[in-house]
Amino acid sequence: MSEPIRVVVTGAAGQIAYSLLYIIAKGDVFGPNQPLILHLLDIPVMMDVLQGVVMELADCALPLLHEVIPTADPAVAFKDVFAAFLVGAMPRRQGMERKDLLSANVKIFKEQGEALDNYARKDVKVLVVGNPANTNALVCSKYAPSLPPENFTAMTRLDQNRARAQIAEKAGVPVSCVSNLIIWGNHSSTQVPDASHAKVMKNGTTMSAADAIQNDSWLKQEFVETIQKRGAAVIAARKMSSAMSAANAAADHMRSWFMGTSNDEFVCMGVMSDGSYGAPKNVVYSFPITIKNGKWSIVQGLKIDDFFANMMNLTGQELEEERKEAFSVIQA
Ligand SMILES: NC(=O)c1ccc[n+]([C@@H]2O[C@H](COP(=O)([O-])OP(=O)(O)OC[C@H]3O[C@@H](n4cnc5c(N)ncnc54)[C@H](O)[C@@H]3O)[C@@H](O)[C@H]2O)c1
Ligand SMILES: O=C(O)C[C@H](O)C(=O)O
Repeated sequence: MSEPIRVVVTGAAGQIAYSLLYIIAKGDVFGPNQPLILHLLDIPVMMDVLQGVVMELADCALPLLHEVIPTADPAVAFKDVFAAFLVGAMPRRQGMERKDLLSANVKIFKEQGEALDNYARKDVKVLVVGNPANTNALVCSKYAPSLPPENFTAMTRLDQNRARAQIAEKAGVPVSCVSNLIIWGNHSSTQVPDASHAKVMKNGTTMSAADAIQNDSWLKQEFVETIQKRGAAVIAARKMSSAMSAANAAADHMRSWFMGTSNDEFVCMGVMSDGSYGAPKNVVYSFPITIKNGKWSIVQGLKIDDFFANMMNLTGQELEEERKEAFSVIQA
């Protein structure tokens, strides 16, 4: 068995972390042969609650979990970490857009970027979950100048999983028969859920989602809106934002990054844009991604029709606006 790796989860006393910590600690992200030391960061007022989480992790008696370090000190939390799940941030309430959280949350990601820069391993893999996730990831990267920008990613895997589930239901197949859904752009209501390149295995044959579903207007309207508004629908029903599915998606994202993607599979992640597909540069934009040996690449050469190209421009513009607002909040 290999040496333990250090993994930090921020917002460790919160609702996403409550599901995520168990998934990580039992080996479902870094594999069944990888021991772990979990660093749990939350704010000072949450330390008593965090002790309860520490007790529960101990009571799970998980063989891979070698040590748990609860702390409110970023210097301790980020020391020598191999992977960072940045979950800790305020969630939105009903009626808010995720970008309404910018002023409350963006400074957290500035401070944590600085802490990662000072204390983490230089190859640390950072996943930002806290909203607005894309712009928080951008800020975090900018405040960690000694770390390569490709170490910073934002979570759109929840949107991709949602899209996959909706396509599977409409096509009447199990979710395992659906792959390669794309989420372009921002994890916001301007995101672009695109099933044009999805593959569906139906009646023993692999076909496009369009052939499997045979309803183009559903694919361009109801499907798109359902995914764009799914987070808000969960909040309206639960009176709290998604947690179990968010934790599952965070685990999926980091597992794909650590283990790689299979041959013709791609996954979606918010990554530093290089301008592919006409996206603005210097924003964290969600693209289809393949991963090999821990390095991600944007899938190139996919054909985009005008309908999706227009939407992709709009979500890119929103990210540029968020970037401007984020840095003015930090500098204020
Ligand atoms: N990207 C996505 O797909 C996605 C999905 C679901 C939720 N989210 C976002 O994830 C975030 C967390 O959601 P939640 O439901 O777990 O919220 P929560 O309120 O249950 O937990 C957040 C935790 O973060 C802690 N925290 C606040 N500031 C911190 C700091 N500076 N350092 C460390 N911890 C800090 C809080 O004390 C709290 O324990 C929210 O911003 C939410 O909108 C994103
Ligand atoms: O919608 C939210 O605010 C939470 C999260 O981003 C989600 O998509 O469920």
